[in-house]
Amino acid sequence: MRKNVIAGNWKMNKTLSEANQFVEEVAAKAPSNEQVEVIVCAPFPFLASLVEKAKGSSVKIGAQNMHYEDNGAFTGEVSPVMLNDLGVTHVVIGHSERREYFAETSETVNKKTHAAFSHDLTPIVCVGETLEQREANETMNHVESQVRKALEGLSDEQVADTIIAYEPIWAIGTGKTATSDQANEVCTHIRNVIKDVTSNETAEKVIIQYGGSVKPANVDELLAKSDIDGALVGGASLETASFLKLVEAGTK
Ligand SMILES: O=C[C@H](O)COP(=O)(O)O
Repeated sequence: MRKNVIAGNWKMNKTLSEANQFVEEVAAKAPSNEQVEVIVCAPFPFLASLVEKAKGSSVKIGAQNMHYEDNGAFTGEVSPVMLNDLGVTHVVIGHSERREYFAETSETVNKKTHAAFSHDLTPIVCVGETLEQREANETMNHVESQVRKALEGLSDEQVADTIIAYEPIWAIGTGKTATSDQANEVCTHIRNVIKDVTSNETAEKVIIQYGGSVKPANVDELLAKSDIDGALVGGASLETASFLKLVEAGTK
């Protein structure tokens, strides 16, 4: 049975002291349960401090983006070497906000996914369709092409260790959640694509999260679905109370 991975993505929110307080509390209260993995993806300036705060607990710290080069003249960027050196374990790659506002493409997502594995970071690769694409019945083709490109050139072992987050763009921060059936339908398609790229055995190991207005009120229904193995959470990850409820749901 696959575990549930509950990852908070704070986006551009919180101050350092708020961030520290949050992780201290979650580290103290999050259950040490093999069925759930807890990750907090925080802004770059907080990462070093949060890794310290999370030490000795089951909470892992992730970044929200990175460059694919190890170092060089890329003003303002952060490299996988730097993240790994800090003790960061996960990195969100290709979030729709990065694709929309910061020119992230499927090519750079693929380069970053390779770079993550080169530096012992687990990539959380985000895919998902716009409302226009859903209404034009293009969801499956669009998501399939994003998944295929993201995984290009990875070994089967690396694919098995990749986390995919299916996030329909129309459900992000809008309060509109995909129904659990809609979400699972796409997650099942993603797993079938991975089967085609690798093997049944590998695809069965891949964690596929759903993201988009996940909250305590809808998380149980989503996690109960056959191909949904956790959640990538924005808004509801900003308060410890709601985040801990999501984590608790992941233990079942
Ligand atoms: O990365 C998280 C997603 O963008 C979902 O955000 P949300 O839970 O605020 O809808």
